[in-house]
Amino acid sequence: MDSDCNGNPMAICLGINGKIEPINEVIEQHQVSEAETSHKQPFVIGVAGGTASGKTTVCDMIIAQLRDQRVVLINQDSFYRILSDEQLRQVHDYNFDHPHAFDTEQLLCCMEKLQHGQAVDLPNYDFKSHKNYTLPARRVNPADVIILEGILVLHDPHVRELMNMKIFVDTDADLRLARRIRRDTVERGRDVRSVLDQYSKFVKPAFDDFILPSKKHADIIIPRGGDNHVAIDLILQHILTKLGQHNLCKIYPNVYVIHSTFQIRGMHTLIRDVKTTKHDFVFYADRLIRLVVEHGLGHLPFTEKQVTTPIGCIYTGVDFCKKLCGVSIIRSGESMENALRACCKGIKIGKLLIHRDGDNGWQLIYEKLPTDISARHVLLLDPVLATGNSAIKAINLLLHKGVPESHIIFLNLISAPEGIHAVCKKFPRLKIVTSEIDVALSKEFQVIPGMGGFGDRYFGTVETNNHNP
Ligand SMILES: Nc1nc2c(ncn2[C@@H]2O[C@H](COP(=O)(O)OP(=O)(O)OP(=O)(O)O)[C@@H](O)[C@H]2O)c(=O)[nH]1
Ligand SMILES: O=P(O)(O)OC[C@H]1O[C@H](OP(=O)(O)OP(=O)(O)O)[C@H](O)[C@@H]1O
Repeated sequence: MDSDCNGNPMAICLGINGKIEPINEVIEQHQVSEAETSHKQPFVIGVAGGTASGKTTVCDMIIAQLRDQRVVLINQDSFYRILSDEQLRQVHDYNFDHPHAFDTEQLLCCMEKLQHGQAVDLPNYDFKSHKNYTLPARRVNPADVIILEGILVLHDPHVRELMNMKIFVDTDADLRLARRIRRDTVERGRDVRSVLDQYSKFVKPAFDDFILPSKKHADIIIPRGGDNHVAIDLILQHILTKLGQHNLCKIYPNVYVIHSTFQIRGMHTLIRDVKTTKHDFVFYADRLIRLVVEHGLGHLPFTEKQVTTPIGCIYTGVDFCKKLCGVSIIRSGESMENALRACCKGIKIGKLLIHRDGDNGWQLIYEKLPTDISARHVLLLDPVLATGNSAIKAINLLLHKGVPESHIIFLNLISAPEGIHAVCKKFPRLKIVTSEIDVALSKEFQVIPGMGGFGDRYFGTVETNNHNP
């Protein structure tokens, strides 16, 4: 029987994958997203490259500069398979560079545990004895950043799927061989001849067959490894941005949460407070909507434009995207129309009425859209994304009308993780701009903590303010 990463027997160990699920299985999405969002997901970086390319140096530099974050380094070497006595006797004929030399299932299992907030004990591989059980195991605790380093970490698709950032360290082959000879003779107790034999028999062929082809999966290729300070600085900036983001923005790069400030938190505090009067609710909801609309407009394409200033100087700027329109989902979405009109003078705004039809899903009751909508970028307006069912219905209609998915920007005030999963899995190319992502959906599909029935509070259709939708 297989064993898990702590040596305990186990039946099966699978990696996480981004399988697309049917959109109407609301309850199942619910479970998936709760698991994915209740625990803070670590940012996983894969660092691959040929032998002695400088992977360790790159990792050390990243770790040194992420000192305020909890970072762990996992070496693929820890997952070398245990050699049988026969293999040990014939160790010069053993191919340590082939993907089969690694126990990838065990690696996946350890990664999955770390991603779920559990500590793991990793074998410490001894390059001199070719064994991974002579040295004491290394306890690795869950962290904000996991760096997975090794010659073949970009080879296996299941391992790649775990990664938020894939790096390939690309160093000249001559330099790598020179380093390898020095390292293996000095640190790993080998003679030059055996190093060269191993290199020509296994290391180079495996590089050509498995490592180099995995380079195409990298997001970033670093020439010259650790000497490339500019590349490492850029990588660090990206990691720090991602660490500051909501988990779902790491999973779905097309989800944007407007930058939170105390002003924005203050406005949210007011619109979420059951005691807030209708007048104040409208005032602060309008302020937030305006911010979301401005942010959303920032995702439209632009063209460069030069103008002459009153003192005769040239200013090089940009021209706004011309072909756009709004589409509001009646009725709450209509609350966002004024903000859009205030930002885009004379913009056309279409409308959709979508209604829950018993347990059978959502039904389109009414639509009025610009006739040339397929040629426009569409700002879809609805302040609340709960299950995502009404948004999906609306987006499907827009696609049916010929609007390209990448031309749709869905603007809302609050999103439930369940709605984000549902919309993003089905439409990975549209953008969602929101001001806050809430914790979850209740069994009754209310956003938690939410702000109650937005439409009722905004349009004043309930007597009291302690109503839930
Ligand atoms: N001879 C021998 N080679 C081994 C053994 N175990 C691993 N290797 C070699 O170790 C190499 C993997 O280590 P590298 O990627 O070179 O090491 P690294 O320190 O992470 O490399 P950089 O940080 O990029 O310099 C593979 O090319 C294997 O050929 C062993 O037991 N015997
Ligand atoms: O993501 P979903 O689960 O589809 O839920 C979101 C929908 O619910 C709210 O509308 P509501 O039904 O309260 O109607 P209203 O806008 O008329 O108040 C909201 O404005 C969305 O349209």
